[in-house]
Amino acid sequence: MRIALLGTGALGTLFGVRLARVAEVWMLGTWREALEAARHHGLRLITPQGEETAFVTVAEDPAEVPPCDAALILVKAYQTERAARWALQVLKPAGIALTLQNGLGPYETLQTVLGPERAWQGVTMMGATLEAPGRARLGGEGPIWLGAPSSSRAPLEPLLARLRQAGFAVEIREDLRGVIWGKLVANTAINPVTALFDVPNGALLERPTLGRLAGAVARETASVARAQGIRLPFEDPAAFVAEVCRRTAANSSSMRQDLQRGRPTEIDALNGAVAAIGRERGIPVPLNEALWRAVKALERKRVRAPVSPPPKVRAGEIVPG
Ligand SMILES: NC(=O)C1=CN([C@@H]2O[C@H](COP(=O)(O)OP(=O)(O)OC[C@H]3O[C@@H](n4cnc5c(N)ncnc54)[C@H](OP(=O)(O)O)[C@@H]3O)[C@@H](O)[C@H]2O)C=CC1
Ligand SMILES: CC(C)(CO)C(=O)C(=O)O
Repeated sequence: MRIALLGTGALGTLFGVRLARVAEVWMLGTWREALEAARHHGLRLITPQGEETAFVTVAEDPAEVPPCDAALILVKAYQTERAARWALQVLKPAGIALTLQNGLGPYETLQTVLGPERAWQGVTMMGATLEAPGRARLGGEGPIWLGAPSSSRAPLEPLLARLRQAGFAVEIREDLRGVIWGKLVANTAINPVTALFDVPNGALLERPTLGRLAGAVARETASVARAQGIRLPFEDPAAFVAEVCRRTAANSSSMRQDLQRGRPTEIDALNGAVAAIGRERGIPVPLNEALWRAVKALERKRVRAPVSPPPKVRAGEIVPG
């Protein structure tokens, strides 16, 4: 089976290392330093057991990639449209794409570009952090939940089998919405607050004002979910967020890391999207709206223009380091 990984970051590296054991993997992206690192030194994943290295084939031009059976979309939400178009270009006519991205919008974009029958969505509770181009640290194991009704799951089965063979704990959910919105409650509460106040997740437990703010955002996001008839996997959104902060106390949230690196954030697909749904449905969303605007303002100050690119990477032969 030939799998295209659209994404050269933390998740791309994690999935590349594990899937290379069981499939022919092509990694496509625009981040040349990561592609260069993967090409010369392999993709590297640091786990509690040590460091795993795997070689995949890399490309920055989808025209160089042979027809693939499946594509994994592992870019940030704002990069989805380009990644989806690349997936369309590299997939066989019956090939499928699966997004494991956070936030609202990426799956819909994938459906628009590929057609609903070829676009699949999942949620992963695994964590990975970038340490360097082509090198990620596993933050934690966890399931991958896939929304795949049994009536239409057949096209997804070969990819599911490879993911399981590669060691991923894949579980099927008939209805993913509760899981998606459950994660959204945590991300809309923790990510912008930790990014704006430049603190690790654990600070929301230690600083009562920040904790109360995150709890109030969690309740607001949960109210938008419930107004849509979505059953969340917890009763108390603020207690759930506090529990996530306890489990990830030492973590720097992905949004805080993005701003520290001068990279755009996923705020539009998180608080921006929740605020838009709230406004449409007449549900008060002042906190999501305010955090969205505040992070956008900080992004405008912090996000750097792309730095000059290193030499172009050619697809093809794998060159071990
Ligand atoms: N990391 C995690 O633990 C988890 C992440 N997710 C979600 O998965 C998606 C991907 O996340 P993640 O892999 O963490 O994202 P990263 O920020 O690590 O990478 C995303 C993309 O950003 C580009 N990129 C990253 N760093 C640089 C850089 N320094 N210079 C230039 N380009 C860069 C690459 O684009 P290109 O592909 O064009 O080369 C890369 O594919 C997101 O939606 C996230 O919310 C979900 C669960 C867990
Ligand atoms: C749950 C949390 C907040 C952990 O850091 C996360 O998913 C993120 O940082 O994006």
